[in-house]
Parts: sequence; C-alpha cells; structure tokens
Amino acid sequence: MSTNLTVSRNNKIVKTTIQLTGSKSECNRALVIEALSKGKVQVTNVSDAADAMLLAGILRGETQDSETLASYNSQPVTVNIGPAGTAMRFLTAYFALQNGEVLLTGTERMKQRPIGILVNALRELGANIDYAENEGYPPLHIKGGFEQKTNQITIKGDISSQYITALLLIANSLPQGLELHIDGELTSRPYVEMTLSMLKQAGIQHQWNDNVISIANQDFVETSIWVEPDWSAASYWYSVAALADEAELFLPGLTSYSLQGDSVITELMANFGITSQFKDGGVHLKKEPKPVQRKIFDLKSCPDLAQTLVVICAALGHEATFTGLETLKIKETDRIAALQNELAKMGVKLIEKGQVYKLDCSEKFIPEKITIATYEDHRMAMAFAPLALIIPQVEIEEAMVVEKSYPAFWDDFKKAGFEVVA
Ligand SMILES: O=C(O)C1=C[C@@H](OP(=O)(O)O)[C@@H](O)[C@H](O)C1
Ligand SMILES: C=C(OP(=O)(O)O)C(=O)O
Repeated sequence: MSTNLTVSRNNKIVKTTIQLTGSKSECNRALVIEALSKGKVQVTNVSDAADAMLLAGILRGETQDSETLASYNSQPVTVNIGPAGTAMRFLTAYFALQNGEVLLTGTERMKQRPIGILVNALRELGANIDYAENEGYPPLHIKGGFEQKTNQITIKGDISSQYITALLLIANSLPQGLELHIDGELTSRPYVEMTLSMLKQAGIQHQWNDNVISIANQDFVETSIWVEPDWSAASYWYSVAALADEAELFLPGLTSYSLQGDSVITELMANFGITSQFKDGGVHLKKEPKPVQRKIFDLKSCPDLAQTLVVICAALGHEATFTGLETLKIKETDRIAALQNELAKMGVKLIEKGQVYKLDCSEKFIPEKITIATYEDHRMAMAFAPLALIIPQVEIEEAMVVEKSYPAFWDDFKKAGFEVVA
C-alpha cells in the first residue's frame, strides 16, 4: 500500500469507454441477502471492490476465517473486516443472528467509527454483543443466536443509514419481524430505499409509513440479483469530463433507473455542462461548456459524491456552498479535514460555518506539482486524480487505496490517456 503515483497528461481531450465494476453498496446488500436466504438468492456481477470481495469471502465461506466459521461453536472466531464500514455494520446484525461466537474487528480507523446506535438497537432486540475495547466502537464480541424480546425499535436516523440497513436486512429473518421507528431526520435516505428495493427483489415485502418501516417475518423467494455498475465510481469520470476541454465518455451498464442514489451525479453535473445520454446499454457523457450557475449543493442524500463535487468546484474556481456534509467526519477519514488540508495546497479554503460549508477560491493558484495525501480514503485519491487535467503533475500518496471500491481505477486512468507513473 505504499506506492505513490504521479498522474499527468498532455492533451485535454478525453474520449474513451470505461467498464466500471459492480456497485459496492448493492453488492454488500446482495451478499447478505444471499447468505440469509440459504441458497434461494444468488448474486451475479459481484463487485471487484475490495470491501465487497472481503464480505463475499466471509459470507460465502471462501476465506480461511469462514472455513473456521463453519465449524465454530465454542470459541470466538476473529473476523477482520479491514476498512469496510458498511460490511462492519451489516455483519454486526448478521452475526448477532447466527449461532456461534465472533470477534468482529477492523482497521485502527474502524475502531474509531461509531457503532453504538446499532449495537443498542440489536441489544434491545435481544442480541448479545459486548465491546472488546472501547464502549460504542469496534471490535465487537458477538455471541450469536438470541431470543427476540421485542419487534419495536427506535433508532436515530441522522448519524448513518448503514445502521438502519443492517437491521432491515435481518428483519424478515427475525421470528417477530421488525417495526423500525426512525428518530430525527434520515440521512443518506437513498441507501435505505436501495435496501428495501433489493429485499423486494428477493421477495421481502415492507411498509414504510412516515418514519416507521415494518417488515414481517417472511421467506425469501428464489431469485438472482444482478449488481449494477457503481455510480459513485462513475462520478470520477464526470469529474474528468468537467475538467477536460473536450470529453466523450461511455460507461456501459449504467441505467437511469438505478437503485443507487449516487446516480444523481447526472443531475449535479448537468450544472457543469456534462450531458448524460442513456443509450447503447449505458450512459454517454459529453461536455458542452457553459458557465456554472448553481451555487448551493445539498449532499445529504449522496455523501459519497461530496469529495468529487468539492474538488471539481475548487478546480474550476466555482465558489459553491455545500450542505448535508455532517456524516463525512466519521467515514474512512474525517473527510472535511482531509479536503481542507489538501485543497489548501492550491490555495482553496473550505470554510465551515455551522452546517454550511463554503468554498473560498480567492487565493487559488495552480502549482506545477501537487502532492495529495489520501488518509486511507479511496475517495480522496479518486476525487483529486482528475486535477491532472489542470495541474501538470498530481502525485497521489498511497495510491492503491482505491482498491476499496474501484481496484481498476489507475488502469482505467491510463486507458483514458493519463500518464500514471510510480
Ligand atoms: O449503505 C451503504 O451502502 C452506504 C451508505 C452511506 O453511509 P452513511 O449512511 O453512513 O452515510 C455511504 O456513505 C456508504 O459509502 C455506503
Ligand atoms: C463511506 C464509505 O464506505 P464505508 O462506510 O463502507 O467504509 C465510502 O465508500 O465512501
């Protein structure tokens, strides 16, 4: 993981076709549904994202850990989920339901990403979960298999939607089902909608009235779930298009009726003159230069697009205001601090005023070379790499961090005509 890569490019005309890997989010859900369905549901087009591959290994019995898991009953087996936050949250609920004992752990950063809201909800249901180190954070000691005490749970909605998805994914397997009351505003709402849509594909019905989602105990049906290419990954190609002089890109497999909320990138980037045309079984991006008018972007429903969008605006000197960024501080890194540090290297400030963030480009400059730290965050690497269209040399530290969600990122960058050297 210690490779730095330097990205550069001579011309600013980008024309290529990029086949993106499967969505990390869709794949993570599909894998949990597959595991809970006991053979009824099968996942196709499994994502290459390292996080999804790791989860697949654990749930499908393809890793050593899982071989041990199959035979565990008396002593806890350690399951290390690395930096995969979504998988950490989903597995917490999953293992609470399975018989046997597990110590669920991850990277040092994972041990700083809060999970108490989910653990409390599972404990209320009857689950046996203890904190192995710090209260409220992984690693978790889970003694699986429990008698359900209640089917009514209230959970905070504004910290992470992943807690809610984790509970919804096991809801139909609970003997009494689940009635989930969401307290406060629901953040990252499209991810909860994605969960419910995918459960529906697998035969699981739900009701969602106001802030209450109910799922009765019911069986999965036989089906196959196809994972769509990753729209969050597509966002970096929208960024390339926005910073190029001319761009014509084709991303096969993406549809306008995606389950992924990040497909909103098509609307967001229309503001920057990037058109998205759905034909030939994918999306065609084209740049039609126009002045950017939109000044305010609310990203509460699509937090994973935040870095992409903030960096595009900084690169273009577009002094936009951003809201809905509250959850960024507990992701792979504190993404607000990471953005502030790295944008400062080109004189751009991201100023926090309560819940509103404003870009100040008044002292922006274009250096000959910029070196971007990535903070173990794949999205830092991928959001800053397109700067090579305006800065002669962009060095990305620890560049293989992209593997978390988009392992072919650098190969695709080369394919698109960027020079990428170690
Ligand atoms: O459920 C999911 O697949 C995800 C939900 C989002 O997290 P939050 O709900 O914590 O914002 C998102 O940032 C993450 O990358 C994937
Ligand atoms: C936040 C992310 O992932 P996770 O929470 O699954 O680590 C992400 O991919 O941007």
